[in-house]
Amino acid sequence: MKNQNAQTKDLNQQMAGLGLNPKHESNANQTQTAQKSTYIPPHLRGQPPAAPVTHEIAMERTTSWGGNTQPREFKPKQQPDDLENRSSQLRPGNYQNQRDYRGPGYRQNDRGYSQQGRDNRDNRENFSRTTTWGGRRDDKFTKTTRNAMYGMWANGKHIYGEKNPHLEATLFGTPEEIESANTGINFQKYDDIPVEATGSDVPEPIVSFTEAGLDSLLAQNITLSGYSIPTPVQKWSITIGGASRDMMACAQTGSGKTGGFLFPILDLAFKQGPPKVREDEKQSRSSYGHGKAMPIALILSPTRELTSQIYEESRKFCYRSWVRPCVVYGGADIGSQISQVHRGCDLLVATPGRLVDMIERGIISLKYVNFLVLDEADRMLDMGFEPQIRKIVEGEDMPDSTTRQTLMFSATFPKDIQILARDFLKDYIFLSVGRVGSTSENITQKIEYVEEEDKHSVLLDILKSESAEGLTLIFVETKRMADILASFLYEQRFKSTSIHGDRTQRERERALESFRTARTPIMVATAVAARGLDIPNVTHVINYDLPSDIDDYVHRIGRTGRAGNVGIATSFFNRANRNIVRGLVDLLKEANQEVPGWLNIVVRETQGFGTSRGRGRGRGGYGGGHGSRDFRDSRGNSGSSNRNTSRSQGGGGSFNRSNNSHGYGGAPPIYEADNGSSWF
Ligand SMILES: Nc1ncnc2c1ncn2[C@@H]1O[C@H](COP(=O)(O)OP(=O)(O)OP(=O)(O)O)[C@@H](O)[C@H]1O
Repeated sequence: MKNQNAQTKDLNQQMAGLGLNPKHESNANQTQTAQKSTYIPPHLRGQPPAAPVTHEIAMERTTSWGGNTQPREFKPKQQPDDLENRSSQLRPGNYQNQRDYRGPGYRQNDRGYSQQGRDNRDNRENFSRTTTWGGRRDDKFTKTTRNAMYGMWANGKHIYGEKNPHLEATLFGTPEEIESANTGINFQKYDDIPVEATGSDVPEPIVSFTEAGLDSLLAQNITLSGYSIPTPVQKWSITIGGASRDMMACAQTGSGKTGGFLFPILDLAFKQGPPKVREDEKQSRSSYGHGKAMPIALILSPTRELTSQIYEESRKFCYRSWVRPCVVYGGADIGSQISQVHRGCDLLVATPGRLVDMIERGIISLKYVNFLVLDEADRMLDMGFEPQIRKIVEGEDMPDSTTRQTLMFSATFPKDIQILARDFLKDYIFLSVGRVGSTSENITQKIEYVEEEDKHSVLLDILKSESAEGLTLIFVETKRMADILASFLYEQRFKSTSIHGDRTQRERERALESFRTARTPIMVATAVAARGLDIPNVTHVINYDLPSDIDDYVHRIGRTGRAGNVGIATSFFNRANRNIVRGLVDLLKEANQEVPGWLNIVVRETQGFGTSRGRGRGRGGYGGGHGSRDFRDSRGNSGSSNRNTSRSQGGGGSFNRSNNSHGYGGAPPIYEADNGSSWF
């Protein structure tokens, strides 16, 4: 997020080259050609281009996933000597197939590292001027060897890649951009957040990054990202994860959970290197081709956009290391994803569907997965994803839970999901930062009573009163409604876009990008944008339609007020939403928000209707307050020892809350309900 502007600029330049911006679109001919041939999926943007088809790469392509795209005559004639020399323990990053062919000019530098990559550089540059991968070329990158940029693990040591200022600026942004992105973040506020870790032998949290004893390259990359203080979830997860313990971590939206799982995994990976058995297997098979990719870490997340975002974050922290991050998700060209996987895949970020596809095609093996992360774990284990997760985790070749380390993260962990999650964990620590499923006090929550037929006009009132600064994200329940509302706003001359599951992946990416860059400062979205997306400067979330599950509400409003910043969430409430009213009022109270008087009346009148958390998820043992959130405690499980840390209930927050400041909505009209008793 910190290098948002740099990324945006970079992306805009690429987009301009692709004919995706309006200026370019004015030239119809160019646009047509460019759009047809040069689409670059987001996870490949800002990356160095794939190595041009040198002899070595041609070799890879004739022996991999059955998609033989290169004529055999490109295959280099191998010297018998070369095959023998493959047993070399030198491992330049993951670019192993270049190394395997040692043609004329091969020599080693004083670290025992092949110089051939450097020798081939000139050839590559020449080649890249005539050839592209998907039509893209970046001269700055072609001037840097890929091998030099990436680190490697050699002779039991982590050898860092060379610094690359251009890549650094792309990944992290300029120092000014990083500083401005951090302005306004008040991490001291986090000290008041109640934290609780339950389970056996819970390690102490760290206090600072420096004290954590992190691998020095990881520490450097964290500094480059502009992170100076760990967030509470990071303070705990670094030691819990670092002690190789399984963890179920529940922390408020926007509180740094991505770093919470990346830091301990990368710290261990950077210090320990790749598993020797995997390296031996890679070497032994390299004589007949590179076969399946064998990541050591797998991060699963529910949406394409979130998956892409986690991958971008992992690129920062893996910079110059031996760990090659990689991403696969649906809707994007599978061919280029397969090529990326074959270029190196140590840490894989994936959506479940595309991963299953890749496994079935024989592209990826999970047999060396030491670290498994389920981000948005409650979503991943609910009815929609559970079968795929079980297939990936239990039905393939992944090590079982006693052998691997499993980390689960979310802002919400309903009891039924916690129970299900036990199947994937061993002796885990339950970490809760803030109240389970609670919302951040940085978000001012307003609930307005608005009948269906009034929603359009109330929305217009709000948008007209909005300041020019900041982005507004509007949630609706259906894809159709997203289109209708976006068209309506467009007709009303509001620059808006929409994102939902019926749009193509390319349309989704374009919508997200034009929202991020404020070309369209309003975006209408379905639940597809509800979880995990980290878009800076979203100052207002509007629930045009409230969700039927209170946990979804928590994630949606969490798109604002992130990383210590403040934001506003306005929700339109009417009788269609009465099933979540109790959960909603609980949440408002927990986050020290004002509860409109009329909402309390609705709660009383809906006693016995639905459940407090909505959609059949009772709070069960949670209702008793902070101490009963790990479901094992609510069962009275004596096997776990509790550690309560800061238990402050937090102050009132510094943000000035005023209800109904827009002058719309307000208390519901009193009218007879169906049962004749009152308005609900
Ligand atoms: N230690 C830190 N210092 C400064 N900024 C941080 C730190 N950790 C994370 N951030 C920033 O905070 C923002 C939110 O982080 P992240 O997306 O990981 O939150 P999250 O808890 O996963 O949110 P969600 O529940 O919505 O998925 C990001 O922009 C990230 O760069």
